[in-house]
Amino acid sequence: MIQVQALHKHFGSIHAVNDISLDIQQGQIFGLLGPNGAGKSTSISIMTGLIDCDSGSVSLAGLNPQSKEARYKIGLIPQSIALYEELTAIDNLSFFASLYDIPSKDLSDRMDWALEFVSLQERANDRVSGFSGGMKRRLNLAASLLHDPDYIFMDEPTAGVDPQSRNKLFDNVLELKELGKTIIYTTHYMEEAQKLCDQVGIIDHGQLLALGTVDELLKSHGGDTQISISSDQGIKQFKSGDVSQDLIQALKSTDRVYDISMNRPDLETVFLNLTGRQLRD
Ligand SMILES: Nc1ncnc2c1ncn2[C@@H]1O[C@H](COP(=O)(O)OP(=O)(O)OP(=O)(O)O)[C@@H](O)[C@H]1O
Repeated sequence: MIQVQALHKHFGSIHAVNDISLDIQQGQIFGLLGPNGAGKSTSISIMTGLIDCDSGSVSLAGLNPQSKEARYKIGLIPQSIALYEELTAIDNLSFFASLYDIPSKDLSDRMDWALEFVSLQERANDRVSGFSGGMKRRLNLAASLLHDPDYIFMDEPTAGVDPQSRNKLFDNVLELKELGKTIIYTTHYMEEAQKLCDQVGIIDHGQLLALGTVDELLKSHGGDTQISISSDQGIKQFKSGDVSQDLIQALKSTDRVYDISMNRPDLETVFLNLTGRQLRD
């Protein structure tokens, strides 16, 4: 379990993380959803022990994330690709493995497993400089898994990734969950949070605005489903709660219906209702 309590971090006058508290359960895919500059990467950097917080605390399975013991439990796929372009895929993995004292008898098996996991086994001996953005991201994922970490932090893993690699990454995230891993996934794409995450924290201006399952967030902050009827009487809108009589009346008084559409709330609506802004402003 990861416990984050009353975390604060400033960069000069910017309050990048403002009083964030979270409990992330073992084996969950936890999503941090928020626009650019919301404080996702800073939160992850503190949770993985890369930077200090000003105040607050993080406990990762009871460990300080900056301890050596915790470092072996953490796998991080950073927002910017971290690979040596002139090295082959396998040489990159070899370098990353050397940072984690992986026993030499296991090394080759671990690297084979990781390459196969991200479907890059056939590119093992190719230089990374020839890889697409999506392949590089997948290799970064493979590199972060070599030491078999329990907690995998993925910071905007689909940035600059083609649709095929994106789908492969989604499959990988779900497979990692099945292997019992805990995944912390940041994104500004509400579709990704909605599709993958067991729990979602919505973050903006360094603050955690809401936390829950997607269904809970839709229920508490999504509002009603809107039904629009476009007819020769113009466009009429109904909330899902008051459909019955009014809707039937509207349909009866109409000679010609051009279109009926339903607008269900999604996490974009939740964000809009919480902040008054679009997620992707
Ligand atoms: N090293 C730094 N020095 C100064 N300001 C920083 C630093 N790192 C982050 N910030 C600022 O802190 C705020 C939060 O940034 P952060 O990178 O955590 O956001 P984010 O949600 O990850 O967004 P993005 O996806 O754009 O990285 C932003 O205003 C950012 O400009």
